[in-house]
Amino acid sequence: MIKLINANEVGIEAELEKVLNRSSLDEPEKLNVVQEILDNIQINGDEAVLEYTAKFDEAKLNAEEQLVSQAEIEEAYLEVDDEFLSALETAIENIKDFHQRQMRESWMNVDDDGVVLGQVFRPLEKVGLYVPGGTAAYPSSVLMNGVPAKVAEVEEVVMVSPPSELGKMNPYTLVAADKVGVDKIYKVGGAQAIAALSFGTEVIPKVDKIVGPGNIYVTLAKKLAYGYVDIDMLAGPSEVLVLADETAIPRHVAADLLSQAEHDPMASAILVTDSKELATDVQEELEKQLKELSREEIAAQAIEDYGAIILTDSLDQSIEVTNRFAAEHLEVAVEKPFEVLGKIKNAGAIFLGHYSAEPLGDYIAGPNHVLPTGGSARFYSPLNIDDFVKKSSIISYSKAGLEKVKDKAIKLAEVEGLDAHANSVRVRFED
Ligand SMILES: NC(=O)c1ccc[n+]([C@@H]2O[C@H](COP(=O)([O-])OP(=O)(O)OC[C@H]3O[C@@H](n4cnc5c(N)ncnc54)[C@H](O)[C@@H]3O)[C@@H](O)[C@H]2O)c1
Ligand SMILES: N[C@H](CO)Cc1c[nH]c[nH+]1
Ligand SMILES: [Zn+2]
Repeated sequence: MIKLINANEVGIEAELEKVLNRSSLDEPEKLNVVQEILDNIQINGDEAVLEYTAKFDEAKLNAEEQLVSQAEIEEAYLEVDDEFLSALETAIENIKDFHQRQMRESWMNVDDDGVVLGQVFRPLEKVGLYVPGGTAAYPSSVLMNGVPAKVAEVEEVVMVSPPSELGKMNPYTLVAADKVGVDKIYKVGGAQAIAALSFGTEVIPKVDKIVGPGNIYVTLAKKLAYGYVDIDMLAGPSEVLVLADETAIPRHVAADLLSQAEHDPMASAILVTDSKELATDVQEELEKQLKELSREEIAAQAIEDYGAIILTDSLDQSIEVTNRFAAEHLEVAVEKPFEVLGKIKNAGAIFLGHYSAEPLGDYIAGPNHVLPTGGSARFYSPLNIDDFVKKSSIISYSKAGLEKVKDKAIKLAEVEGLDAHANSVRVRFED
C-alpha cells in the first residue's frame, strides 16, 4: 500500500531525501561495483567488457560479435509488424519537428568600427547513445536519443544497448536504430557500455559525449565517466509526480503513477494533493490496477519504496512541495492547469490537464523523454539539440576598434599583474 503522508504533520523531508538520493553517490555498494567496472575496462578493454556482458546479461559473445551486423538488422525487420513501423514513423516525424525548432543559427554582429563578434555552432563529431534494455526494450529511447543527434548533424552516431541471453539485440530496438540512421550498434549495456564508450576498446569506439537514460548502474557510470567524456545529464530511474486537485479522476491518476512505477523497482511515483477524498480513492485504485500489470512486482516494489501520496492544505502548498521534488515528469491535474504553470519552477517535462497522460511524452508527442531525475531538474534540461552541438565564439577587431578599448584592456591586464597580456595589446600601437 502506498504511504499517505500529511505534509504538515510528518513533513515530507524523509520522503524527499529517499527519492532524491536513489541515484546519488552515497550508496557505496553500487558505487564500488561501477567504479570497478570502469577501471577494469579502462585497463583490459573488450576482454573485461565481455566478462560483464556474460555476468549481467548472460550473453556469451566474442569481441567482434558485439557489433551488430547488417544481416542482424535485416532479420530484425522480419520480426516487427507494420503497425509498429507506422507508429515509429509518426513518432519520428513528431520528434524531428519538435527538435528542429530548437536548432540555432550561427550569428555575427559588426559594429561601426568594424569589430565582429559572434558565435558559430558545430555538431559534435562522435556521440554514443545509451538505449536501455535490461528488463524491457526501449525502441522509443532510440528515437529520443537518435533523432536529435541526426537533426543536429552529428558526424558519427553509435548506439549501445544490452543483448538478450541469446546474444541478440531486441528487433524493435534494432529497426528503430536503422530507421533513425544510427551508424554503428553495439550489443553491450550497463556500466560496461558506458566504460567502453568512455575509454574505447578495440571494437567499441571512444566517443566525445554519451547521452541517454538508464538504470542506477548506467547513471552512476555516466557520473563517474564524466570528464573522460561529456554526458548529457543524470537520467536515471523514472519518476512521476502528479499534482492534483479534487477535479482529478482517481482511476487516471493511479494509472499514471503506475506508468512510471513499472519501469524499475527504483522508480518513483508521487501524488501531491489537497483533496483527502482523491488521496484515499487513488490509494484504492492503485491496489486494484497493480494486480493487472504484467510488471506487477516491479511496480509494487517502486510504489512501496519510492511512492507516496502527500496530502497538503492548499493548492499553493501542493505547488511548493512539487517544486522541492523537481520531478522528471510532472502532471498538473487540476481545474486550471495553465494558471499553475507560472508557479512551477522545477520539472523535466510538464503535462497540463486531465488528458495529458505522461506516456504521450514517452512515445509520440515530440518533446524528448530523456529527462533529468533525482532532483536534477533543478539544473538540467531535457535532452535537446544543444546537447549535440558545441559553440565557438568569434572575435575580430579592426585597428579602430582596438584603439577604443586598448587602454581598458591594458589596465585590466596590469591589475592582474600579467605584463605579457598588456604587451600583446600595446605592441600593436608601437610600429
Ligand atoms: N530518465 C529518463 O529519461 C529515462 C528514460 C527511459 C528509461 N529510464 C530508466 O531506464 C532504466 C531501464 O532500466 P533497465 O534495467 O531495464 O535497463 P538498463 O539498460 O538501464 O540496464 C541494464 C543493465 O544494468 C546492468 N545491471 C543490472 N544489474 C546489475 C548489477 N547487479 N550490477 C551491475 N550492473 C547491473 C546490466 O549490465 C544490464 O545490462 C529504468 O530505470 C527506467 O526508469 C529513464
Ligand atoms: N518514462 C521513461 C522516461 O522516464 C521513458 C519511456 C520509454 N518507454 C516508456 N517510457
Ligand atoms: Zn515511461
